[in-house]
Amino acid sequence: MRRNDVHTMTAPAVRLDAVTKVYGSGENKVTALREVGVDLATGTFTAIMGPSGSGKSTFLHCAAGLDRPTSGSVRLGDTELSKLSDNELTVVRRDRIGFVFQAYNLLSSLSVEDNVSLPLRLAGRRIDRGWIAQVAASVGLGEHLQRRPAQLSGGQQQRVAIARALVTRPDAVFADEPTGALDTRTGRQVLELLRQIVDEGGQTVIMVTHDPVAASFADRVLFLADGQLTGVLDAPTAELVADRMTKLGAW
Ligand SMILES: Nc1ncnc2c1ncn2[C@@H]1O[C@H](COP(=O)(O)OP(=O)(O)OP(=O)(O)O)[C@@H](O)[C@H]1O
Repeated sequence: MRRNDVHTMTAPAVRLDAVTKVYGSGENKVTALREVGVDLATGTFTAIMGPSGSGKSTFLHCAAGLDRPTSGSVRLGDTELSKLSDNELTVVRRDRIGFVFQAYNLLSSLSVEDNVSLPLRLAGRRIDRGWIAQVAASVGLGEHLQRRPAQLSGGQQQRVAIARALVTRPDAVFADEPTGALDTRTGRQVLELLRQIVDEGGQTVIMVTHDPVAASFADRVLFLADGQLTGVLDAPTAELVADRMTKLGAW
């Protein structure tokens, strides 16, 4: 184990080992992540914070198999992602990882029910309407299964996106600024929902955010600066997170 790495004793949902990501080459070379090693424990909620350009999105993309590290390894459960072909990686992303984005990314022509079940359809898996209804109900949308996204508020649309992320019973859910487009109150409800899927559903959630209040919903905050993992804060409060961010020169 490397000295500055953050590893846990129980089997993690996701493990990054010495992950380095370099974009471009020559004069345009940017090292977005430098030897990042961390375990994301199963059944926990982790927030990723850091100044603009510190590597948060790159971290999320590498950890979620959306992008490949230049060196180092990423494991999802027992699966070493770097050993997979592009096709195998696509299947892992589709079947074992949930994604929630700032912009919801719902299909406007489909009902809530069909948006939520889409990952199962794409995987050619059987659609159990009872399970879809259960997942929709768990995010508070049980009454709205037949509505289309345009007939829902922003917060409700993000709930659909969370239900869609959960429908495959993924190993981990990755969220990129999930409250970035929402007002404070609605954003809080979405954060409470993410907290609930960890506490009651045993899910593993990893969220990039700029907001110390959002980060305070997590069990642990990882701080990135200049592509390096520079700190960890357990049981965060918004004040402690803001204080660390100030020390990182984030604002
Ligand atoms: N596709 C790319 N090609 C070249 N450089 C990139 C690419 N993506 C990111 N970078 C660079 O890598 C570094 C880290 O970017 P990243 O988007 O991961 O940071 P971030 O912390 O998510 O930033 P922000 O908070 O502004 O979204 C930055 O210097 C960025 O300019």
